[in-house]
Amino acid sequence: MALSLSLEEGCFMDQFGEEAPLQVRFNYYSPCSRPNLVLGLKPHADGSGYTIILQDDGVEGLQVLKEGRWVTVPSLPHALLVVMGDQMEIMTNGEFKSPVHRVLSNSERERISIAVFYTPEAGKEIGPQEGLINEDRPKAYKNVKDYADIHWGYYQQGTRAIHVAKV
Ligand SMILES: O=C(O)CCC(=O)C(=O)O
Ligand SMILES: [Fe+2]
Repeated sequence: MALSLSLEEGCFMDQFGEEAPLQVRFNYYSPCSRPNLVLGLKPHADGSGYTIILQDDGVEGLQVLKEGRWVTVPSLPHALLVVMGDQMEIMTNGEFKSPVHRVLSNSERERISIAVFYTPEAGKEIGPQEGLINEDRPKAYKNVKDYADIHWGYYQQGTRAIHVAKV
């Protein structure tokens, strides 16, 4: 990711820190008789650095909000999906976006997914990489620490936390 932005390899890893935790969530979505009324997972953006998702083979449901429209993410066998979280949006000064996503429910089939959240070390300050700040793209995000905790507070209320980090 760093190389794709012409940055020094490992610069994001340095921001995550050597003790950066990986947390796993197993999601189970039972079949739902009224899928048009009930979501599997409400719209949210992840508060992680980034998230790696293994989707159920053959049962779609994950959707990403793109230009105001919900787009279904195909479930490909053996594929891992990498979703940017708010903290990569901050570290890349907005070059990478943390997408709002949700999960639909399914009237016939259960669905399982495994999400691995990679988050900067507790207490470690992160911020936009120097190499991504210039006159054309001034610093758009403040340096923050323990952003994931701030994120959860807003998540409970069904809103995003990213505005807290915006300059
Ligand atoms: O079930 C999925 O495919 C996505 C899960 C998700 O977005 C999450 O756990 O934050
Ligand atoms: Fe998510």
